Amino acid sequence: MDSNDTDTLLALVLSLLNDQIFNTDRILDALVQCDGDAVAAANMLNGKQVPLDSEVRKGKRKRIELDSWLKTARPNTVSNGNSPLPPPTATLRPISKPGSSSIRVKPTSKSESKPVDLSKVLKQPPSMKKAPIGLPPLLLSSPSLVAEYTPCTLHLSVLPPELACKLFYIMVDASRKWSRNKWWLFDRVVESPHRTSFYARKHNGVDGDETWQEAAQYWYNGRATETPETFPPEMEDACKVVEEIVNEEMNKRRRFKLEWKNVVDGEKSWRANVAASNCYEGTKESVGLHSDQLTYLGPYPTIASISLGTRRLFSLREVIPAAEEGSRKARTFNIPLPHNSLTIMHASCQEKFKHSIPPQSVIDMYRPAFSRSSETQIEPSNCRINITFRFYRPDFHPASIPRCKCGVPTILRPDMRNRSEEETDRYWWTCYAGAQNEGKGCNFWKVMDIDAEGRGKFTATI
Ligand SMILES: O=C(O)CCC(=O)C(=O)O
Ligand SMILES: [Fe+2]
Repeated sequence: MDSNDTDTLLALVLSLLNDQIFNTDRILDALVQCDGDAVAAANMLNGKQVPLDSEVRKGKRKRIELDSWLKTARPNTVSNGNSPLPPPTATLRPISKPGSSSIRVKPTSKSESKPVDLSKVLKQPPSMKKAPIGLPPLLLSSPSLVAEYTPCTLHLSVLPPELACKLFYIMVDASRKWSRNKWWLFDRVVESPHRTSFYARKHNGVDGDETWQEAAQYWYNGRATETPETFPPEMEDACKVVEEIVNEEMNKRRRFKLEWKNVVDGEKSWRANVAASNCYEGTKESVGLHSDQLTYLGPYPTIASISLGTRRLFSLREVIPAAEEGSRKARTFNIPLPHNSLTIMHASCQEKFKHSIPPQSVIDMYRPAFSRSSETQIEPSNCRINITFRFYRPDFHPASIPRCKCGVPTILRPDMRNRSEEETDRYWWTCYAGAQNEGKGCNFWKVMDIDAEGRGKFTATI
């Protein structure tokens, strides 16, 4: 989970805006384009660095510097689509000094002797792209729609019904002791609008208590914690079912270069070794738009998320690469997650999409199919429990995580906006000390070099 809670970020951007009024979608767009950086998003909206699409929408198309265009214009120039200048619309060549509005250029064709007015030629250059049209949110109400539009799959009624119900009760009871994540954002402490907890799966023969302790600490945004609890037996049972489904799905999918390779008897084999659990009570509890930190997961993780209790919407929104911003807009996909469903965020989801559980104006009460015991009545609940099963990679072991100048483990993030075709090219390690240290961190920033750091190419079995 990410500390950049969207509601907080929205409030922060609003506080930094000049007098203009923007709707929430526009601010979210700016935040997504600035990868969650509130100051950069506010600057962008305040006009310090306005992207082409919003300029066009506001009718403030960037003025073309005639002078510079004329200097660079060459006969038969072909546009690559990235140039801020329009390509010549005909084989034009300037014959007089630019600078006045009545510049004339002479066509190269000898048959046409009458000069044409350059401003007319420039009026609608064909390469000047129209603003991409924003599409309304799409409700993906079936597993096939989810698979078609997103890098996720949805699986319904996955656990034996009694196990799903029992696990719901156990986690709701446990959640009374869970905490709300707290962290520093600039100069203030913010708190996530839901409760969360971190579990380690014991006896996997790989890691000791201290390892899990550090990993758990960073689930809580760097706050020191006790060694996390181990999976309760019902969570262990659920995990086994989830692993089977995940492996079946993974065997149908392509692999990514930087993905962790775990092959058992020639088959891809995914295992969970930790789980994070969240409880959302009522309509308002939520988690803002984020992508999961990759610090211990490494690139291209597969994350399997069980939903229990009240149905909530899971929202996904792509981060459009900078190079494609002029041609397409991000769309929000909303997936209703009923009780006892499994959502798998497959490899590339954290690199391409952000996800959230938005607040809702209404929710249905969940009516458990079984009572807690023979003496108790069935009681409807307004809680949703989520358990995300994750695999913390041995080649991203806590001891191997770079420390920043504050001496604190850094966090790993993908360069979402500059990814190319299928694979994200770059990940970076950044200081995260500020989340707990009154907002004060260092400016440590380092591109991950997977080979130099001795990671990857890892084939292991657990
Ligand atoms: O509750 C959910 O389904 C999502 C939780 C989540 O995004 C997270 O824990 O990182
Ligand atoms: Fe998440």
